[in-house]
Amino acid sequence: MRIDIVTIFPEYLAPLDVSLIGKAAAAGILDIRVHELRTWTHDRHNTVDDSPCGGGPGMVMKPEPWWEALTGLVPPGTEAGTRLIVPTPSGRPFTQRVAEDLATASHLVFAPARYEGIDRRFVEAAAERMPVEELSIGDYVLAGGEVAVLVMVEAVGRLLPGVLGNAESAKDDSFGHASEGGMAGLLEGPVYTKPATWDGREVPPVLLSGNHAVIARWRRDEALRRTAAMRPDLIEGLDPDALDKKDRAR
Ligand SMILES: CC(C)N1CCN(Cc2ccc(Cn3ccc4ccc(-c5n[nH]c(N)c5C#N)cc43)cc2)CC1
Repeated sequence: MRIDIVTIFPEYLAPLDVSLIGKAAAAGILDIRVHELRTWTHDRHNTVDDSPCGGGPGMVMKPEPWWEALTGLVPPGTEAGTRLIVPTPSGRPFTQRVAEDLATASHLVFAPARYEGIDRRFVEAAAERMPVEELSIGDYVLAGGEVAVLVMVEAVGRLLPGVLGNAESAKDDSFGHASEGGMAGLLEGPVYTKPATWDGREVPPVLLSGNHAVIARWRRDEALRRTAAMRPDLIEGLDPDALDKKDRAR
């Protein structure tokens, strides 16, 4: 998957060079390219913003540099397989299901804005050339879209074949599709490691029993318990078929 990110703060995307996503890029699974928006300005001050039409606080990002950037990165006639992602507080919620959908694309272009956002005409013009997703990562206000791009690239990238090792498969992700017997659709329960006793607190003996069936049942019970406590909305949304007979008996 090729990922292009256009921003006035390229350094904000440095975390994509490390860890999981950095390794995927080094392995060639991801081709991540970060671009400075001002590359596509032509005035002495490399202007990317102007005052809002109709008045109001702040500044609005001009459509021209964004349009030139998009056209330069996705020349007319080469849009097949490309989707434009615009992070915005007024966007559709970015969820695991959206991440799974975006993971099917061959090319994602991210347009993280600053100020009050981008002139609406950019999104309208882009939507005539390729699918445009206006997405929000949550109900809180950020100062720009770069943090959202970091979130989305990690959530999408980890779903691509070869990015997660077999041991860390995404198949049982929380928020993923609930599947019979799997943990998908539920929150993770508690996790433990050595020592068996720490601070006078013991690891639940079942986890030291070696009985994998009993351990799996215990983990599912704990996941259900935590989900019911922290996110009852997810329980309501579970596909009834994803709950096995013992779950229903709880
Ligand atoms: C009346 C007047 C004082 N109000 C002023 C605040 N306006 C809303 C407003 C608020 C902040 C920003 C800053 N910003 C610029 C680009 C950008 C991209 C994403 C996000 C963003 N925030 N939260 C998320 N979950 C996001 C995502 N994804 C924020 C961004 C832009 C716009 C509403 C009008």
